[in-house]
This record gives sequence, structure tokens and C-alpha cells, in this order.
Amino acid sequence: MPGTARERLAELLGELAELPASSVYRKLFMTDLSVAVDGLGPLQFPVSEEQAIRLRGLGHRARFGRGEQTLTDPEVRDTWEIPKDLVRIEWTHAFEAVLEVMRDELGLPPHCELTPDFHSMLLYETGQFFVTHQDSEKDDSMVGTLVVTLPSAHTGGELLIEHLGQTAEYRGSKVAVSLVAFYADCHHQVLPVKTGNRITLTYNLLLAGDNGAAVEDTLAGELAACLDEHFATPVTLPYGGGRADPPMRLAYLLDHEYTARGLSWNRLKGADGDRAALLRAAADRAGCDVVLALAEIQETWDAIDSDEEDPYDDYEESDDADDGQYVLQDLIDSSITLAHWVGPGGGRSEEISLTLRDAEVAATTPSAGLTPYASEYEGYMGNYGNTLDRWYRRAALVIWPRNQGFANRAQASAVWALDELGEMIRAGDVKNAHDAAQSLLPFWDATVRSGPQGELLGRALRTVEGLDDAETAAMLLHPFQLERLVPDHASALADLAARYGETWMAALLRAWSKKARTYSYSPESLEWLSGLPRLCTALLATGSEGTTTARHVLDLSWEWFEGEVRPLLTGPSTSSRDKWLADRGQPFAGILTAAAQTGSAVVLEDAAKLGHADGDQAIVLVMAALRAAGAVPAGSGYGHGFDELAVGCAERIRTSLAQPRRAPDDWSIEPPTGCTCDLCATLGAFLQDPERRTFEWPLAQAKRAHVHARIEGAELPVRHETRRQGRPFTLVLTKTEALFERERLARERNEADLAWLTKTWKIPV
Ligand SMILES: O=C(O)CCC(=O)C(=O)O
Ligand SMILES: [Fe+2]
Repeated sequence: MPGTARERLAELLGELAELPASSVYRKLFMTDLSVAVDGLGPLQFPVSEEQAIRLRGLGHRARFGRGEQTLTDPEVRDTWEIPKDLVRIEWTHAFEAVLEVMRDELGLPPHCELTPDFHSMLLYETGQFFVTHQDSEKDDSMVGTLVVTLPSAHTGGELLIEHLGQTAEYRGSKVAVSLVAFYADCHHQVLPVKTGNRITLTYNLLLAGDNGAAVEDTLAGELAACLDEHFATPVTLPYGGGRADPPMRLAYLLDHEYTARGLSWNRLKGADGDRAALLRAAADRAGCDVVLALAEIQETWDAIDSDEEDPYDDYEESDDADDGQYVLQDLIDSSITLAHWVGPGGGRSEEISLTLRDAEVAATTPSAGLTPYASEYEGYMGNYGNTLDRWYRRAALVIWPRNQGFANRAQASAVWALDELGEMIRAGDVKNAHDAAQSLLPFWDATVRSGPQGELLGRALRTVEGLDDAETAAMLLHPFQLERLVPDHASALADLAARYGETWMAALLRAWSKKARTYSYSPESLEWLSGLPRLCTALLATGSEGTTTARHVLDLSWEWFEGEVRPLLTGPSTSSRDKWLADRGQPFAGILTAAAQTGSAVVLEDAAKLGHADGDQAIVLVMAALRAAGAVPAGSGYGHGFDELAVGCAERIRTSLAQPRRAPDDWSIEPPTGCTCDLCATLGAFLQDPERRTFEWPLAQAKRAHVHARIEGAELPVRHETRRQGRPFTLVLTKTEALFERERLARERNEADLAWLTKTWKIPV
């Protein structure tokens, strides 16, 4: 047998007996079933046109589920539904016998039972249909659907059922009762009825009992050997990347789709049940654990639209009309993420998140051989060919060596890992907790990043306290960021400072703040800075360790804030800069308030300097901060930080207002900074010249583009148009009246700000 251990394992599981069907068909005599409908009486088989018309009179338009909603849309489902409580059904014993046969044919073992649960009575008149869909699982134990077609004269109305890329087609009969059972993950549809009426009863099929199969011994032995080899063979990295450690796990993808609710060892569909039983036996021999997981799979294929007439006329996007019309060429990209799993003992499924590497995956049926639950076609877009994205949900058995259980589970759920460490510590098993924590190192950063960080940090702070090892504690906390801290963390944080020392805490906070800085400002981090006073209050309340910690947090926040803001205070003002700075007023106010609380003199001094900085932008920032704090009158708790800023700002505004007004014939404009090229020098000379208003500048295309960009970037009051005549074209620059208008508005704004400052902040006039 060729290939890697995991390929051989998938092949062995593929050779397992004959693949059971995903849909099965049986007939019963008309006399095996009687149906009576209140208001109509017993139905006569075959159902006559006249009875069908009366039946329709009792029905209403059938609805269908999509996501959380239930809808009626005759484009999707056009059929009549007879209210369930009007319908009385009686079967002979033949029905039970048929269900047993169907259970066997669907590959379910004899000791489990398929129970039909009546769901609806449907009437399809000529022309009515139901487009392709999957049935929602209305019950945890539902594994499939049974459609019973009553005897009636009709043509069309075929029931088409898809699985593993095959479509089975079923017709009703005029003289017999037809039964079709299929697994709930099969996509199916009812084609339009061409003549007559098609009447069906639908049942949910519930599965009870243990569907674990008897296991063949030699096969289990061969599979166990594959597992041994898989976990002993180092992974060969792609692109000549050498060899890495052996894989941590093997995920074997099953063939059916399951919901998180329906995922259960006892309700595996078709061949999945046998394969799972075998793999469990093999895993046991190989000293491995097995969990049952749900995998979300995305594949991107290079694909051709077979319906396309002209291959060059294809600017169509996101066309998910009919996945089947595309011919797959090459697989460009794929990703497999586990989202839920249930442990070997069953129970509820846990939410997890674990992205698998290729070397950890095996499958007998490639995903491309299944029906995706969603797909999207992207027409030719220049760089890429036509691509088809497809999404699948498959169950997977995930196997790992027993002694790697902690690392495997921890990588899938950081919450679980922290809870588990906490348990060990509480049980007094600190040595074990320490070793377990160390085993997280290779992936802990990535696992925390993909988890619920807010929730995790609180747990992590509490857990590491009991580790009693400064280095491991720092390692576990390392992946977080400064702006995840909230007042609730204050006491845990202070306890850690007490336990591991101030230097340890300072280093941790610094590492966190570096992280914060690598992602530039987000609205959340601005909000976090605005909320600093609450965090500091909580820290101060815990005592001296908390106070020192609060000062560190504050120093780092200030460093971070100032580092981003300072470069934007110099250079000419633009509307986008002003907006950016105004948005930082409240965070600035938050920092200042916290600085006053913690008595951080250095921050207060630095902040006051920022207020005195040259340029109109500093005024914008400081005014925004003062207004954010302005609801509270000066002197009532905001401390001298704000008073000083207000004084400095008022001074700056007065200086600005004292500048002589622009003479009506002064057209000089301050040139933008930041580029020293020849073009910008020429542009600068034109801008600064008080007399020149227009400039006709013959300039090649690339150079014109640079000048356009400079003028737009700095929002200069200059029109810039290209006259498309001659070679090169001519760039025509014209200074506009906005130059005067803007200065007038700035002056007005300054006057208003000054008035507000003197009134609200009691600044002497
Ligand atoms: O009428 C049928 O054959 C099937 C109806 C169906 O697919 C459904 O009710 O979900
Ligand atoms: Fe259906």
C-alpha cells in the first residue's frame, strides 16, 4: 500500500464492506395503510382528483425553514400542507418490518431502532414542487426523514436525493404506498408535478440505542499500526522547510454532515458508524484517545463555468446559483477548523476552535466529492482565474496519544486549559500544573488570540497566581494586551504584583503595551483609554501594590498615546487630521484624570507640554479633551492637569487671534511639508507667492499625479485640473476663495473656544 500512514488508514477504512446507501426505497400494499382526515373522512386509494381537491381545501401554503426563520416563498416551496392534527394514520405491522429493513440498508446496526415521528401531510398539485434543501433536525435524535407517497395517479413530482456526489431519483406509484428514507444531511428536492396530484406523509426518523458496530479484529490491528506510525513520523514541512516534530493529532473526516446538536457517538449516519467503531478500537490499542468533532471546511478551487458561452465576457461575481454547473480544475487553497467536539464518553458538545494542518488530516472521501452547504463563484478578476469557494461541514474523529491529551485539548480551548490548570492547583498538584502549563508554550499565543480574550484574561490572572513560578506565570499571561484590563481584574492584578514582585509586574505590563502598540488604535482601545480612571480607582482601592501597578499602567498608556499623537501635531491642518485628533480628546481626558488620581506627576507635566505645543492641531486636541471633561466644572476632582491645559490653550488661542488678518490681496499659502522633490519646490514657490493666483504647468502624467496627490492630501485651497491639449498636457492650478473663508472660520472657532474656556475654566480674561 502506498503513501503515508494517514493515507493508508483512510484507504483501509474505505475498503470496509460495501458502502451503505444514504437513501433507500420500499413499497407497501395499499392495504397496509389507512389515512383519515377530519372533515373529509377516510381517503380512498388511489386518491381521486375529487378527494384531492377537497383535501386542498383544508390545507394552507407550506412554510420552510431557513436559518432561524420560517418563511413562505412559492419560488422555493410550492405545496399545500394539511394541518397535522386533522390527520389520522394507521399502519399494519408491515410498516415496522419495512423500517427494520431500511435501518439495515442505511448501514445502522440491528440493535438500534428507527422510530418514525409523523411530521406533515403534503399535497402537490400539478405544477407544485420544493427546490433543493436539507431538512432541519427538529430533535436531537433525528437522523433522517421518511417520505411516504400515497397511491395516486400523477406524473412528475420525482423526489431527488443527493449524497456523495450521486443523485437518486424516486417516483410514487398509483397502486402502492412508496416509502423513501434518507439521512437528514442529504440535499433533496421535489420536481414539479406534471399531471395529477402527489400526496405525501413526512416523518422524522429518530434513532435510539447504541449504534456502535462489532469490530473486525485484524482490521483494527492494521489501523492501530497506522496510528503508531503516524504519531512516530516527523512531519515533512512544505517548500523544503525540513522536518518538524511528529503530528500532535490525526483527524479522520467522516462522510456525513451533522449539526452541533445532533453530534453524538450513538447517531452516526451510514458508514460513519462502522468507521468510528473501528477507529475507536484501533485508537485504544495504540494508546490513543478519540473525540468526535465537527469540522468546518473551506476549499477554493480554480473552476470553469460550464454554462458560460463567451469565456471573455464574464464579469459576474458571487454567483451561487447552481454549484453543479462548474467544473473543478485545481485546488488552490483549503482550510479545516474544528468548531465543536464531544468526548469519548459522549455528553453535550463543547465549543472549541482548532485549525488543522494538512499533515493532521485523513479522509476516505475528499470534500470535493460531497455536497457543499454553501458555494460562491467569482468570475475572472484579472490576477486570478475563475474561482469557486465551497464550504462543507463534516464530522471528524480526532485521535491523539493519551499522554498528549492535555496539550491537544488546551490548544482547542484556552478556557478549558486554564480551568484544568486551576483544578490541578486547587487539588494541590502544582508540579503537574507547572509541567502542563509548560507544554502549552508552542501554541499558547495563537490559542489565546483566537479565543474570547476578555473572558480568558480574568481566568488567567487567577490561575497563574497559584503556579508559584514567575516564569511560567509570565508565559501564560504573555499573549494578552494592555487594553484587555478592566476594573474587575484589579484585585487579581494586585495579588500578582504582591506574589511575583513589582519588577515582574512592570515587565509584564510593558510586554502587553508593546502588543497594544503593534495594532494601531482601534475604537475599542480609545474607549479603553477613556475608561482608565475607573481601572485606576479599582487598582488604588487594593492598596500599595495596586497603586504601583496603576502608575505603571498609566505611564505605559501615556507613552502609547503620546507616541501616536505627537507626530500629528506638526504640519498643516487638514479636516481628517482634525477629526482624528478630536476623537482623541476623551481618551486624553481619561489619561489626565487617571494621572491626577494616581499622582503621576511626570504624566501631568508632559501633558501640559503637549498643550503648549505649537500649531492649531494642539488646540484641537486640547479643546476636545477639555470639552470631554467640561461637563464637570474646574476644581471639582479633575485636578490641576486640566486647569493647566486650559490656561496654556487659552494662551495659544490668544496668540493665534493676535496675528494680523490676511490682507484681501494676499494669496500666499503655506506649502505642505514632507516632500523635498523638485516638483514640490516649484509648487511651493507658487503657493507662497502672495500675488500669483494661477499657474499653467506643462507636465507629464506621472508628475501631474504627484502634484494632484500633494494638493489633495494637504486639502489645499487650490483647484487642480488637467488641460488635455498639446504634449505634455498642462496642469492648471488656481488658488480659490476658500483660502479666505477657512481663515475666517478658524478665527470664529478660536473666538468661540476662548469664550468657552474663560467661562467654563475661569480663566482670567
Ligand atoms: O414531499 C416530499 O417528497 C418531501 C418534502 C420535503 O422535502 C420536506 O417536507 O422537507
Ligand atoms: Fe425536505
